[in-house]
Amino acid sequence: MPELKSFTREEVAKHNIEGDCWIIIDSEVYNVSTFADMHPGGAKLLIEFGGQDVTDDFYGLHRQEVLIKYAPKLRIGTISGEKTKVKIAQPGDISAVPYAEPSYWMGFKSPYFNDSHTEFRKALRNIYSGIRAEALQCEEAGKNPSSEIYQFLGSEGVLATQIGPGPWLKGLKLPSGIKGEDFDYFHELIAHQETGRLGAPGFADGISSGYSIGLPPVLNFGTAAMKAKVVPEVLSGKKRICLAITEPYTGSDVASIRTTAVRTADGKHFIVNGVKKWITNGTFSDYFSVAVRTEKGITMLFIERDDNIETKPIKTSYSAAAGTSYITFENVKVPVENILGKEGQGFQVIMYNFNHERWYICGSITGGTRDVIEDCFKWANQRKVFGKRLIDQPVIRNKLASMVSQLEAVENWLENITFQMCNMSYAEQSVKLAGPIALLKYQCTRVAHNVSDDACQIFGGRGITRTGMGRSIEAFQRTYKFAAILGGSEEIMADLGVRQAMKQFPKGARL
Ligand code: HEM
Repeated sequence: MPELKSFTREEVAKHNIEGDCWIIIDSEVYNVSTFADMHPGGAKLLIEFGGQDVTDDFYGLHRQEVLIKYAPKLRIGTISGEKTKVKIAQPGDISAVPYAEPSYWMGFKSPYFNDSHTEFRKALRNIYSGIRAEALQCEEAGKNPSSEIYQFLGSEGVLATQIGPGPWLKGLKLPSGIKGEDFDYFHELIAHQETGRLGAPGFADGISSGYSIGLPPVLNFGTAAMKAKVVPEVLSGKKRICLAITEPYTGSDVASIRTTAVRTADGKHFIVNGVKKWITNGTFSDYFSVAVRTEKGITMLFIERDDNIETKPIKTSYSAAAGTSYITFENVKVPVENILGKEGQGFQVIMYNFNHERWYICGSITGGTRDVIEDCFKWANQRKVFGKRLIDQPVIRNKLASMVSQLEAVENWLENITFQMCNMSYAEQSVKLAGPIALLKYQCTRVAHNVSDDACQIFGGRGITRTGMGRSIEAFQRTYKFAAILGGSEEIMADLGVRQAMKQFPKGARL
């Protein structure tokens, strides 16, 4: 890194030609003489601005991460007697931008959160900051998260934070050092929100969406031997597991699956044949929790990868980093001890985790939505058009008002539901929460839809460009629909919510 010196503005102004070009950004001096030829925005532009203070122009065209990346190579000094005004975000920072955080982190009182949640959020955000560059690269290149990243997240305890509180957390190292027994659903909510804020949706699914739904059937219905082997392997990041239910013929209609499992003559194995589609993390999973049809009906099986299982990538609208796959099982031999729960009762196993899955989707999509809103506030504040900032235009303020009020409404409902989960037995949750969680998921993804649309209008062309200022907005638009379909489509969620409510309709009630 060049040694930092102190310069006057007059001195900097002299370096304004090709081959000797300095600029000032936020009272710091950058020597862009050799960088100019590599500048993606063009060399001429930089030279034209040589010797000048380009702070506003720079922030009107670049994300702060550009400066963070290039400063170590290009920054040569500071302007004497001046102090920087722009805050450079540090890993783990809680943002002070309006509505960039849930209200507790914006200074509101909360009956739900305490310091342990704040420490946990900061620690997790810090860990994610460290892998963001690689996450964005994987997202763009469609590369699966590496086993090094997986094992790093396992060793930091991040993987263990997305499958709910439970005895499996005891003794594990978790982010911020929180003890497994103190970990509650509010910590888990934070984990899903922070993963949703990574800004790399395909990669985020690559590191979370397989095991967080694939492991619970093993946790809750596997044999003791299976759990003792598989759970530590998966939570440490050494092995990967996914949930394989959906088929080309059937999406939300689980009862129609066609994959078969036929017992061998000696009764010791099943032979599995069939195909599964849209299986997140399937391309790189070692283990599969699979819904099959046996002579007794729908059954869940734990299956280890072998040569008779083929997993092909599906090109989705987000990134191949999620490992979304088309899976073919051809005469796969599976020991009967690998039944999860009871034969013929696979539907109960599938249903057991559905509320949790839908709730966690609400967490990750509200995290992503909030990230979009933060970018919109920052952009509206720094972008100047027609001689004023975007935020000075009433039409832009109106869009922000609409976005914020919709997100805050679902966030508050989400916190309320999370509180119920912390305080209800599993049986009580099943009766009381299935409907509200379904309606909440429906509303969270409707809000994401509206926010995505408004954000794109605020960012204009940048909102449909994969790199640069609007990259998160562009990525969100391509990917929020995943949340609106996975775990039960919006239509099914809305319908389920009302049907569940009608189960409790008092017989004597009349208008
Ligand atoms: C330290 C100084 C600078 C560095 C390291 C830098 C770096 C970059 C990088 C990496 C990009 C492409 C990334 C992206 O898409 O956001 C870019 C784009 C661009 N830069 Fe710079 N830049 C600097 C200064 C400037 C200045 C002073 C101007 C002119 C006022 C400028 C104008 C542009 C333009 C017009 C683009 C294209 C933006 C777009 O596609 O919307 N840059 N710059």
